[in-house]
Amino acid sequence: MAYTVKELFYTLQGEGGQAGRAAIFLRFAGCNLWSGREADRATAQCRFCDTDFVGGDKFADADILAAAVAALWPKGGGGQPLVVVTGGEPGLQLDEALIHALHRWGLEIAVESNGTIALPDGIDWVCISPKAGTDLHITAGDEIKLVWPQAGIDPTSLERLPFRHYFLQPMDGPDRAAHMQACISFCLTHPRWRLSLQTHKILGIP
Ligand SMILES: C[S@@+](CC[C@H](N)C(=O)[O-])C[C@H]1O[C@@H](n2cnc3c(N)ncnc32)[C@H](O)[C@@H]1O
Ligand SMILES: Nc1nc2[nH]cc(C(=O)O)c2c(=O)[nH]1
Ligand code: SF4
Ligand SMILES: [Mg+2]
Repeated sequence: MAYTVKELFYTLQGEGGQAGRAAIFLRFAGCNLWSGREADRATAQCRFCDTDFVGGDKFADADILAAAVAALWPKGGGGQPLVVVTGGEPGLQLDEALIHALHRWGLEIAVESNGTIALPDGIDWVCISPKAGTDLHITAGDEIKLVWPQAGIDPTSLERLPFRHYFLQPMDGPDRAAHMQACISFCLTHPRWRLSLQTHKILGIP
């Protein structure tokens, strides 16, 4: 199948349990919770998105896309090559053919998803970031990364789900400073939760 990709880039994973690790980012176009148009933001199911996922380029099949991803890993640098598949919502396009093609290049595969759409088998690191008012279909994985505060979600209600790590990530936007303080207070009073900062924004890297 063909894939629509907003961007491919090599940087450090900025968020969550793998923050600081070099990774290739594969950002798919499109999301099921927002059109990506500012005119629709106020009525979207997810209204705080910090990402442009509209448009992009077509890749005709999984082998062509996987080769383009793998080409971004530095030659001879060592380490385990990692691709972070994100978007937009990667669950709309990521399929087993692409998982297999990326694995054939020796890539470890991490995914950032809103958890509302089934994901294919074979992903090495599943990060789910629940959105208020949506149905969570993926209820297990490696990390929950809840953007917070989010009206309508109580983090403790997610603790029953079998994830290896529980992160709160301050919601970026005009109230970022207050959101940061709320997350700090929450983590101090609920030590199962850890703070995830968007370190790439602090560092000024993609
Ligand atoms: C752009 S989303 C793409 C992946 C997927 N659609 C999702 O929502 O998980 C990547 C990550 O950024 C987080 N994110 C989006 N907007 C944010 C904001 N304003 N502040 C903090 N994190 C945000 C999402 O919750 C998700 O964990
Ligand atoms: N450096 C960096 N780390 C990230 N982790 C998750 C991101 C995303 O947009 O999904 C992201 C991103 O956009 N940049
Ligand atoms: S679900 Fe993810 S990509 Fe879609 S609008 Fe929300 S944060 Fe953005
Ligand atoms: Mg981002």
